[in-house]
Amino acid sequence: MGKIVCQHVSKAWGIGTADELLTLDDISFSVSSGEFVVIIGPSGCGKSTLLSMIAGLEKPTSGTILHNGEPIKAPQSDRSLIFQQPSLLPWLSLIDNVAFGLTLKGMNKKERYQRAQHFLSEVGLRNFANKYPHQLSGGMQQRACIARALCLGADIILMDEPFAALDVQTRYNMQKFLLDIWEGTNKTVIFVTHHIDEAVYLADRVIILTARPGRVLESVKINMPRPRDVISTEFERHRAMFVEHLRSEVTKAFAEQELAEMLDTRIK
Ligand SMILES: Nc1ncnc2c1ncn2[C@@H]1O[C@H](COP(=O)(O)OP(=O)(O)OP(=O)(O)O)[C@@H](O)[C@H]1O
Repeated sequence: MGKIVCQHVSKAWGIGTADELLTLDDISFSVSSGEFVVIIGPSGCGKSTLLSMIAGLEKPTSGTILHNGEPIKAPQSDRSLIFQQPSLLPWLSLIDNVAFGLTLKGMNKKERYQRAQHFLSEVGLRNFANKYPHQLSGGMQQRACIARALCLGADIILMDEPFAALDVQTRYNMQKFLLDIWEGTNKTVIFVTHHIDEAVYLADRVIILTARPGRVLESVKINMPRPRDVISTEFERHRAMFVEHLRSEVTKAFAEQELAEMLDTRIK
């Protein structure tokens, strides 16, 4: 059984209004325990919407998403969503940010701090526990978000373009760092990106969505050993295949948009 299973999932916004918009259409796929899946697709095809539904923040219009065989109905601490902008509370120190959710789990202060300190050490921030978010770089803040997810006991980490706001060097470091954490903890990761190289570098499998409404165009396993050689023929072959798929989807999306605008102008 898959860790996460999407069964014929569709999502429309504004149902019954003039702005009704079908964003995702009949999405089915399964993610195994410990798998690293990357989702790519043209802008607006519903990647973030899909992650929000897996997180339990939004509900599908039709279809079902299962976590360990149970339908997802609401957010849970064992599924953690990490965004492009680090979502730390600015008025709390790092250790308090990381320990924050543990209060709700009824853990006493000593246990909370011990656990938070352990995960801050895991992500290389042991000496920054008493700093505030604004005193850290973007990459360090994202590492703290990962520490918080691990500390809360997430076994599925959902990442929505988490490194998009970082400079290139930090992005590469964070990719390596994330793979180390993933290999060391055997978490299941579902990761959205616009960067093809990032997808090829990180993924066990890449799911490509079509232009809106997003459907599964391809699901491609990447069997290259890690760390991946970004100048190898195999890396280039995957990169070229994904670029080709995305190009044709983006071209379709533009053609549809132009047609819609043309019809709109004629109607007016
Ligand atoms: N809460 C919402 N209410 C109404 N429409 C929404 C909502 N959230 C997203 N949408 C619409 O759904 C579509 C898909 O958005 P989404 O952010 O999921 O796409 P995406 O593939 O992640 O895009 P990008 O790659 O540009 O981040 C967009 O047209 C967006 O405007």
